[in-house]
Amino acid sequence: MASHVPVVEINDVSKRFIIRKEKSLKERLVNAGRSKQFKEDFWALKNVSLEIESGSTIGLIGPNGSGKSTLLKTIGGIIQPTSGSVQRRGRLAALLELGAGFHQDLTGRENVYLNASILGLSRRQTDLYFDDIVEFSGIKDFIDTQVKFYSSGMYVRLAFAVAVHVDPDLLLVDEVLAVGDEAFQRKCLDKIRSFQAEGRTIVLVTHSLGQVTELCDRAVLLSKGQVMFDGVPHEAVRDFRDILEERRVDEVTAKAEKAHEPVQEGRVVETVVFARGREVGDDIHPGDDIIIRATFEHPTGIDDWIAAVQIDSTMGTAVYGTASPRFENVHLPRLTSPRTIEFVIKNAQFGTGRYFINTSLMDKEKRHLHDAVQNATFEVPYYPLAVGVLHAEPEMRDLGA
Ligand SMILES: Nc1ncnc2c1ncn2[C@@H]1O[C@H](COP(=O)(O)OP(=O)(O)OP(=O)(O)O)[C@@H](O)[C@H]1O
Repeated sequence: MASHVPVVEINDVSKRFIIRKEKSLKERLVNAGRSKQFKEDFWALKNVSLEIESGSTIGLIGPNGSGKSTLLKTIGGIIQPTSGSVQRRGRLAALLELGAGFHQDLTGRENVYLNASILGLSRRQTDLYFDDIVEFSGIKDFIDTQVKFYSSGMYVRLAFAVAVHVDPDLLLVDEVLAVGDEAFQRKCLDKIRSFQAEGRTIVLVTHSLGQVTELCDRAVLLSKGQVMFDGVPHEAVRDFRDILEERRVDEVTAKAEKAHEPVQEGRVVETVVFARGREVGDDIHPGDDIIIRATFEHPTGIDDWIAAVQIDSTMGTAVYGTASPRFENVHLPRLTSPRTIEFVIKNAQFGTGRYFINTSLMDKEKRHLHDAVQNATFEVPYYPLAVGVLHAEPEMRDLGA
């Protein structure tokens, strides 16, 4: 459990990178002396302040380019902040970029000794750990091979094995673990769990939101170099999904606007979704009847038209879909002026998360006349016993030894 001793104190840290805009060497030469015009400041971190308490496991999450790796490297002292300060206590082990800290021309064995000495271990101490490190890495047969011949998975195996055997107080892990195969990833996660039990402090950057809620006791959400949320992992994950969704909706809207053509062939006017007995915009709970109400129109009129809805998860995966021809008892008359129809999904069992509804108007040949992408959305609130798009009421029994 986390005690109240900060292992890392990050005070108002900002990091600026200078981005060069020249594209070729020729352009650089031509622009020599006027280089200022072709440089741009880019703030990868903006006024980040965090205290990391001893014994905590923190997940850094955020969209691509939001500054996660930069923050981790700043904590690790690999890069210096442009302003602000970072203070760290205790022994650090860091798994940042792939191959960082490894010498290409040295063998795995030599690199283990080199790495361990950089991390503060004497040769004798490393001798003691060496067999365990090699055993953990699972690459015994290649330990006397130069690491330049290693695959990325082999690199990570050895680097992680060293990092976890040098008795660190603080372990920093960037996304590199994803490079290892599944069995090795599991082994790493087990190791991280035993580190937690031993009261060590871990900061990890990950795109696996499941890992964050399962493993971390705190999550920090970054967006455009700023801390957007700092607290309970599942809340950070929810806010992160919102950011991703906003971006996705913006992209979809921008694309739709770009390709905008006057609607000749009818359209989806609007879609609303709500649970029976509740308002549009209220959370939807497992067991609710979900009502999707969609309005369509056609300027010149169309017979035998088809209305279809599809529910997507935030990952863009279709979770459920249905269309009017499946309902033989309902005959849709010729569509001209706006007409609203309703689909009811009884006793719906969606898992925690946000969902989007795409509504389509099709002709009888199933040609899409208009797809209203992400036309409505709903949220199923957090529920702690499971993850995934399916809700179920789990039970667990101990069947004994
Ligand atoms: N050395 C550098 N020079 C210039 N820009 C950099 C440098 N390192 C990082 N950046 C920029 O800083 C921003 C943040 O990068 P960072 O790698 O920290 O993001 P991230 O959140 O870890 O992203 P990802 O999820 O894609 O790994 C990016 O826009 C990146 O291009």
